[in-house]
Amino acid sequence: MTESDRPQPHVAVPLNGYWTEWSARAARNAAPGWAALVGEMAGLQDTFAAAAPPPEAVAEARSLVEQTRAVLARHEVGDDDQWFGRFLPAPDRGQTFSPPIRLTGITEHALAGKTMFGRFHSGNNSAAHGGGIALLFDDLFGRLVSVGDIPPARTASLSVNYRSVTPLDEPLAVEASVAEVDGRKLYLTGTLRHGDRLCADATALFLTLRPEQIRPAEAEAPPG
Ligand SMILES: CCCCCCCC(=O)SCCNC(=O)CCNC(=O)[C@H](O)C(C)(C)COP(=O)(O)OP(=O)(O)OC[C@H]1O[C@@H](n2cnc3c(N)ncnc32)[C@H](O)[C@@H]1OP(=O)(O)O
Repeated sequence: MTESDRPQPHVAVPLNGYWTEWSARAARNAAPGWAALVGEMAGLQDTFAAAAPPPEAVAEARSLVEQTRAVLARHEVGDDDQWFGRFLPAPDRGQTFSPPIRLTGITEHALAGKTMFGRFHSGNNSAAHGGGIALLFDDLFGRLVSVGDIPPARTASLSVNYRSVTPLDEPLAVEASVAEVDGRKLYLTGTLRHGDRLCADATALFLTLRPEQIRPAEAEAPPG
């Protein structure tokens, strides 16, 4: 999957207060070019998974990756100050763990979007890995409970039904909705489709967190 194949920017995301703060903190502090670096890293994962290079190319690539790690390791920070994964308004959330999701519609209780698995998430036989699909659903549900007035919530359980093979490098449609709210319990459902074909569906229980379970974003690290 090339960079131009990746899902492009999506609808505005009306984040809840918790993610508004964490996303604003990351956006305030992130160096110019960070978003492009995330895209390069995601592209690297797919390119790496798809490559069968000769020895000299292996040696060259390894050396370049070692150099990149050394550059980034000089700037390691604690979890509060990391930027990775904190850009909730962006399709990739500023992370390379799960595939970008370009949201096409969103309300407080439902969202729809487009996504695509590249070679990095390959299981075998040109199909997406089942664990990658579970990851996609967890991320999708995580985004759903991050909008509107829903308090911060965590996955308590997640169940995935694999209905048919999920292809790689093909546009896929996702939908998720809140089926029921029972106190702190949010019962969620979601689907993953390739065209008219249902690839997988999932249900999840998310629990909104008690105040003592929430870590706010306001504690800024001292400058310098
Ligand atoms: C876009 C943003 C980024 C993407 C994020 C994606 C979301 C994630 O991946 S979150 C990370 C993965 N999840 C976790 O790490 C969660 C780990 N577990 C926990 O933190 C806790 O167990 C937690 C918060 C879920 C629940 O603990 P706690 O708040 O103490 O709840 P607890 O009092 O035990 O249970 C509350 C109710 O839920 C029920 N419950 C709890 N867990 C489950 C479960 N797995 N299945 C069914 N019911 C459950 C309890 O039975 C209880 O029911 P009732 O009130 O009727 O007696």
